[in-house]
Amino acid sequence: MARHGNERAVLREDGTVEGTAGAPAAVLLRGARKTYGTGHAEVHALRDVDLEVRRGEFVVLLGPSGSGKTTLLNLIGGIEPPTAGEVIAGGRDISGLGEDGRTAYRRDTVGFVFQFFNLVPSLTALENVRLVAELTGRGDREHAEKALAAVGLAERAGHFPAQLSGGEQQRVAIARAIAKDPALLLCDEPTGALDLETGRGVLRVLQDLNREGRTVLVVTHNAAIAAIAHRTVRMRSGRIVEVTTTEAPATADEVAW
Ligand SMILES: Nc1ncnc2c1ncn2[C@@H]1O[C@H](COP(=O)(O)OP(=O)(O)OP(=O)(O)O)[C@@H](O)[C@H]1O
Repeated sequence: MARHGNERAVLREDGTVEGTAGAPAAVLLRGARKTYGTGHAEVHALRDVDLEVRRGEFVVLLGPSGSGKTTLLNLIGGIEPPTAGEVIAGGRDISGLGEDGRTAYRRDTVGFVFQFFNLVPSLTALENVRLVAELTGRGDREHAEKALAAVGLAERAGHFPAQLSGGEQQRVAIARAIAKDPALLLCDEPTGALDLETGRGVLRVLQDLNREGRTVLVVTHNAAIAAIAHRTVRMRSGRIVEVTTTEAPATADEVAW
């Protein structure tokens, strides 16, 4: 990936970013650094990371445990600020935002999917999806129903999480993430708790959402998942060590682990 020294990223009028490749960027990191603790307890979770993700791209972040994948996703998702460097996402520079600014950015721009679905057990699938729409003020009942339909669960709207399989619960979590129509879908080990067949079902949904134009980033230990990505970013010790492009990504059904 080309480094551009101190050159600043250019924000376009339509809110997209002129990235290093000249195409609109959904995410742009320049010299992004995250250090936890101080002195002897200092941990360099990310060391001067440069990364550009184009709009509509499907990117998989791979790397061993502790290599900085989740930290990178957290910076892009506005969960944490960088210690240094620039993070531009959703058409704005989010590096300098405070807690309130990051909360607003997350609410307006990002859908998160985690390994353990985090559904509210006492709410039905539809209520779980609607909850986020209500809390964020983005999306309504109709959006929630559409989102459940998009993940193939329209028929299960009235079921509680305990009445759904792991794969179905994760699809509800994806519906919840997309109900507010986020520009970015960030997934941390979305198939980590699932077996191959249900995991494939989740990947199929993510791939479909990406084909509709959503930008998707998936963090995983599972190298097999890289087959469905446009690009694979490999991390080690807080650095990006390799970026590979897949000319003809596989379909989710072709993935095996
Ligand atoms: N809040 C924190 N305080 C201190 N150190 C942290 C914190 N969060 C992460 N780290 C450290 O930063 C490094 C990167 O962690 P990170 O969770 O990003 O790695 P990862 O590649 O996602 O790992 P895994 O695959 O195990 O989830 C690790 O050494 C971790 O211990």
